[in-house]
Amino acid sequence: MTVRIGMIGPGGMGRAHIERIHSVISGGRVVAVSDVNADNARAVADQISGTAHASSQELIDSPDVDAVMITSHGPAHKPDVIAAIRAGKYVFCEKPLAPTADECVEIMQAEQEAGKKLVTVGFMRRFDASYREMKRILDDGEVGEALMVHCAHRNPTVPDFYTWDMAINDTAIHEIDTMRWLLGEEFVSVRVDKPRKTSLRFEHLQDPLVLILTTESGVRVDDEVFVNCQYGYDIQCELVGETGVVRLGDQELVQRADAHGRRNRLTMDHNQRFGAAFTTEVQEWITAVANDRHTGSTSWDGYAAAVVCDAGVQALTADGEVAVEMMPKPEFYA
Ligand SMILES: NC(=O)c1ccc[n+]([C@@H]2O[C@H](COP(=O)([O-])OP(=O)(O)OC[C@H]3O[C@@H](n4cnc5c(N)ncnc54)[C@H](O)[C@@H]3O)[C@@H](O)[C@H]2O)c1
Ligand SMILES: O[C@H]1[C@H](O)[C@@H](O)[C@H](O)[C@@H](O)[C@H]1O
Repeated sequence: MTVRIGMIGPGGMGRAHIERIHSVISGGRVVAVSDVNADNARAVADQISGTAHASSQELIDSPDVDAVMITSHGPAHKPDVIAAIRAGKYVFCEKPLAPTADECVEIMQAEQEAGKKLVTVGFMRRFDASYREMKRILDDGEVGEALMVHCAHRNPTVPDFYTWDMAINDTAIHEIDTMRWLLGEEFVSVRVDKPRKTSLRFEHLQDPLVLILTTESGVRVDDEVFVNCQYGYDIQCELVGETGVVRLGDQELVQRADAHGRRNRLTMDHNQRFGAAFTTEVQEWITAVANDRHTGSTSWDGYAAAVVCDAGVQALTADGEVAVEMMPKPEFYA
């Protein structure tokens, strides 16, 4: 069976997903698209010999669409995720599930009313081979109990629609989700430190910033978010345990040595750095949909990350620590 996918918002991320679905991934095909930018929808539909729908709802309701991928901007996600749930269709939604926890609660309510887990959130780092090896080392007790994690999330630059809160709910959300998964526990508080700002940022941004997060057991996670670092897409992670340290390796498989020194090429964007992780993530989703199964991060994971982001956004505009107030996990997501 080929899973016929309808994609809402085929911009940069969506087109990259189409490319991998139609080249390296098996079992699926993007057959329909919709976009608030109708010209974009038409252009992508022509490229894939598919259908351009006039609205998200029309695409979701189409009998030719088995499952839905949402790759529009975060603030647009919620109504389309809920419409896909109500249509009984599996839906893969790029992160963030929604920019605020309240919106994620509405999605969880709709999913529980449907009585079936249908939503997968695109937290692709969980599929990255290096992060998975870090998790195996931690889970096998090879560095003892985790005490601290030092993260850095650097982008060369960001687009002009990137708002001040996105440093937390669009960028740091990756570390927030990955650390919940790596450490297997929730965060209880967050603080934001605000260093000297780079002159190369948009005026409205605090860039860089450092999130200081604390988990239930007291593990301290710091996350440097620097989205106008100019030089590369640089993702760092070092976990300090009781008996050892484990850190993400270099991004490239080869290291060059010559008269200029010993060095690696740096990746410049998420598709280069996490290309293999995206492929595994989307392949697993398509295979699961074909077998009428849920896979990957749930709406609960989308909610849990959003609660921490809400507290982080609050901490960005305040001084001091903000508590993370998370609802009890519904049995449905156990
Ligand atoms: N996992 C990752 O590392 C990663 C990387 C990049 C982007 N993303 C996520 O993917 C999503 C899209 O990001 P992007 O960089 O591709 O943005 P983009 O601007 O390139 O594309 C977004 C597309 O959505 C369309 N759109 C906006 N609002 C819409 C609506 N209400 N209905 C239908 N279409 C709508 C836009 O016209 C555009 O074509 C975001 O949620 C972003 O956080 C994730
Ligand atoms: O939407 C993008 C994407 O999630 C990237 O992986 C991240 O590095 C960027 O900061 C973010 O804006």
